[in-house]
Amino acid sequence: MSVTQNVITLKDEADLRKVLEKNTTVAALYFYADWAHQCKNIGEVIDELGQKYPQTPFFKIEAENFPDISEAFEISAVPTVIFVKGNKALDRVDGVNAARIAQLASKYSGASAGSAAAGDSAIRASQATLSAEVKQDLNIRLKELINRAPVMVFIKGTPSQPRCGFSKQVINILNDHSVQYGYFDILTDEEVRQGLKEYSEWPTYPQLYIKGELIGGLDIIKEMIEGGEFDNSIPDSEKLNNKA
Ligand SMILES: N[C@@H](CCC(=O)N[C@@H](CS)C(=O)NCC(=O)O)C(=O)O
Repeated sequence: MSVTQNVITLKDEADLRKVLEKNTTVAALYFYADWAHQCKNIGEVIDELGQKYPQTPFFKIEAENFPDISEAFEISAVPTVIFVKGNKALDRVDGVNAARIAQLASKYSGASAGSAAAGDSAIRASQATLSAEVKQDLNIRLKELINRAPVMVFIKGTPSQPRCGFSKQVINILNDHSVQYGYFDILTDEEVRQGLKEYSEWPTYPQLYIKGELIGGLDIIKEMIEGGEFDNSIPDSEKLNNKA
């Protein structure tokens, strides 16, 4: 794919400053890292958008090489794309979301809604490849999280400050039954929150896992307690009573 002149890999901060000083142009700042493979596809999307919207300057900024700029734009992860006018951030896309980046590029280029809707095959293809890769990465991460402790609970909030009544009840049950457990607060990570629902085919939280296997949510746990199966399902190593 040929790269147009308006797609600039930043080498010198001054080049960016010149554009930021102009208060009339909307520019897209794409923060990336060479080691983050999910950035590769977004990089291609940026090249494509650069061709499509030649009047918009697109800056590719290697975040770690430009710590001051990255800090000024509060970059905490890559890829991140920020649309700026002057020094003002108008919109940002944190993470891998080619469709949203394309939508905003269209919006700020002044293109009609129709052309945004038409989209580009390359952007769609890139989004598809990206989705597959990202999904694979997410699944690896979810598997690791599920196996982080022999008894692992995914809740809203923390055990000391649950932020949902269902999560609170599960924590109370685990404590009452003297179970040692690990937890993950799904409110801190939307990707995990949505991804785990699909991965485990379980639509709600809390979710309890024992040795990497989904047990279920609060209702299931309550049923297991009524049926006398709950305590038996907890590995001996995780029963605090056994650890005197
Ligand atoms: N009956 C469910 C109750 C759990 C539930 O309904 N959770 C909701 C509200 S906290 C939930 O996680 N919704 C999906 C979400 O918030 O992402 C259970 O047995 O666990």
